Formats: sequence, C-alpha cells, structure tokens
Amino acid sequence: MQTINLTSVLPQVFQQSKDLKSEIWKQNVKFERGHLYLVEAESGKGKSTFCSYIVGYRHDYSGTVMFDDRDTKTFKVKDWVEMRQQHISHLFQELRLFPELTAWENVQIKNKLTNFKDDATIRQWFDMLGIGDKLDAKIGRMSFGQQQRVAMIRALVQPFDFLLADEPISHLDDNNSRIMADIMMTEAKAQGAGVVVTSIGKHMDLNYEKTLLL
Ligand SMILES: Nc1ncnc2c1ncn2[C@@H]1O[C@H](COP(=O)(O)OP(=O)(O)OP(=O)(O)O)[C@@H](O)[C@H]1O
Repeated sequence: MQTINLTSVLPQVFQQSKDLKSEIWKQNVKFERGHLYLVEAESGKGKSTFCSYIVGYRHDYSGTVMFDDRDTKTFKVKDWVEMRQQHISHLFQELRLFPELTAWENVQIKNKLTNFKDDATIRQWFDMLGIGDKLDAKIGRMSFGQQQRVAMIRALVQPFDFLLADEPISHLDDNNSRIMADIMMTEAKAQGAGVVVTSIGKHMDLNYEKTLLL
C-alpha cells in the first residue's frame, strides 16, 4: 500500500459541531508511504477515533478512507485481518496488552503470526529500552511506561507500510523516548513505511515532514 487518503471524513460524534476547525476532519488528506507525519490535537478532538478509522475498528463516520484505490468501507473481515497483519501496525494509546501474559509472550503472540523478527532482535530491543529484566514479568505487574515500551516492540514485530503510533511516549522519560524513536524510525526506514504519530502535546522529537492539527 502506498497511500492512505481521507476524503471529507467526519466522525458522527462531531456531525453537529458548528465551529469545527480541523486539518483532517472534513478535509482531503493524503498520507504517503515513506513519510513522517505528526497529528496534534487537544484531548477529545479524536486522535484515537482517527486511528480507529484507519485500522478499521470503527466505521462511524461520513466521507471515505481509501487505501490506494480501495474504499475501506467495502472491506470484509478478511481484508482487515490482512491489512493489520501485513500493512498497518498500530500502537494503541491504551496499549491493549494482555495483562495475564508476560511481556515476552505479549510480543511473541504477535510475532508468531508472521515470524517477522528473530528472538535475538526482540531481546535486544528489550535491553535497549531498559526492560531486559522484564521479559518474564506479567504485564499487569509492570508500570504503564514499561508497558508502553512492550507495546511499541509488539507494534514492530510485523511487516507494515504504515505505522500509527497513538501517543507513544505519554509515560516515557526523555531518554527512553529517544531510544524508542530511534528503534521505531530505523524499522520504518528499513520497511520504507510511512509513520503517523499522534500527540496531545509531548511528542517524539522527530523530523516530521508534515504536522496536521486535528
Ligand atoms: N467508540 C466510540 N464511539 C463513538 N464516539 C466515541 C467513541 N470513542 C470516543 N468517542 C467520542 O469521540 C470523541 C473523540 O474521542 P477520542 O477518544 O478519539 O479523542 P482523543 O483525541 O483520542 O482524546 P484523548 O487524547 O483524551 O484520548 C469524543 O467526543 C468521544 O466521546
């Protein structure tokens, strides 16, 4: 997939808003593979909603979301499954890890779908992010910031044309944010992928090519 195109997309929840000013909602916006975008917004403006539309978890909008020349409203479940396994990776703001599984198991459950990364690479990422001693820790017993790092690793153990990172560093210190940004961008470059980062203020320090206000 080369492009994601949003045309006149408006969430139902904002349908009655008279003073909606947005560079995404009700606009024509194109995200291209190989490019880096920042979507900035205040709380409640719809960052998570925007991500949900692109990964197909929600469809409560008017307008169209196109992947290349395919209207995603025509997608069947199997199309979304393929998209999420092979083309779009999503780091959820609320992470959506399995609390009863260990950090390692949470990553492997995703990695096993495509066997995309070897164990050594995954271990190295845990070490780089300062959670090398947490491989066997249950997610439910890790801090949110530690879980955020596990969720990023999980987002990277699959092929993708686009990576959507919804507030990826909300609970990270500057050092870990930098390391995570480096790992994420190295992976995205290796895959020639586009990256869309959303932020409520504190954002990854990256050379964004385009910033859009939601
Ligand atoms: N599943 C849903 N169905 C319908 N409306 C929703 C749903 N989730 C959120 N909303 C509404 O959509 C609007 C945007 O919510 P969303 O969670 O996308 O905002 P956000 O920008 O990600 O906020 P925050 O930064 O506070 O997490 C809010 O008015 C919210 O009440």
